[in-house]
Amino acid sequence: MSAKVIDGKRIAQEIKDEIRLETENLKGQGIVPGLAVVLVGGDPASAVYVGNKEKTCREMGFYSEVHRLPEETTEAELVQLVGSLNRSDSVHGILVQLPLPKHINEKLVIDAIAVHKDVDSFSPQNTGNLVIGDESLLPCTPAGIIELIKRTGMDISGKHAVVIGRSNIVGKPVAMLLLRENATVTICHSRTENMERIAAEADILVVAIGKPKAIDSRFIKPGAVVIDVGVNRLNNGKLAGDVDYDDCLDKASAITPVPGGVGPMTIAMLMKNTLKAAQLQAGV
Ligand SMILES: Nc1nc2c(c(=O)[nH]1)N[C@@H](CN(C=O)c1ccc(C(=O)N[C@@H](CCC(=O)O)C(=O)O)cc1)CN2
Ligand SMILES: [Mg+2]
Repeated sequence: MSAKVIDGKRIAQEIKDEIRLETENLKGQGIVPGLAVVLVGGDPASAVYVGNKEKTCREMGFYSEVHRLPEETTEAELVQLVGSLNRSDSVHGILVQLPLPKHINEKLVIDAIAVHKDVDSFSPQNTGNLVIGDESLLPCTPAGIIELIKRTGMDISGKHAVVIGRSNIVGKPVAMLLLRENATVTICHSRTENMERIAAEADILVVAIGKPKAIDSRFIKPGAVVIDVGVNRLNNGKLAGDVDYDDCLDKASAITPVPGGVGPMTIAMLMKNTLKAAQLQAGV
């Protein structure tokens, strides 16, 4: 039987509708959620993502400011801008679009963002909160993956979840979130032996390795839920996930497409974090 296609666009819209309602409520109390996005250089994909974030802020009724800086911007100038955004009362969330140009140390810039305004949740403190289970802003793509699974009506508790990929942005945090949902979690990576066998034991398989169509049906347990985080641009201009979608469609019980799966959830969860940051900072 063909797998259920998990419609990330629809679920992201559902979440954005909820955020818009909550924002109206908050505005009634005189608080307007505000997001500042910083883009350095001319990477075309980053420019599109930042434009989408700006547009989605408008749709949510948020205040937004976008700082588009030239490629030659220095680390010191960027840290100075982040410092002024940390002090701004109209900005509740700050996001520096990645990747940054090579001459800038990403870690240093991320560390400069005030923890309570870190809506990407990339800072060591927010990452630590996630591991400990303390209340904090959650990283957007990993939190979006959990929402996709839950809103598709699937139970995570007690299931074997296998995460392929160990990046700080997706692999490690999504493993922690799955653990928080009481899954039994295995993380696989480039040095993992017998990866195919381990993946084929997963009830939930999350793939975030940045290699087009690297995971085919041999890695899939019949009936597994497959979440594909990859967004790979092929030479023919088309997008492909890390999962060979067509090959896995008849084996999985549910699967995310690329595009239209995990991707749209990232921006929806960013809006959710900005709203939450505003509520926390206003003490409501
Ligand atoms: N500071 C950050 N930088 C980056 C992040 C991030 O979360 N914070 N993630 C990515 C880029 N990104 C958001 O910034 C992002 C990537 C992809 C999508 C998305 O919706 N993808 C679509 C396909 C889009 C296309 O056609 O190219 C999909 O999968 O359906 C949203 C956001 C790196 N940098
Ligand atoms: Mg996707």
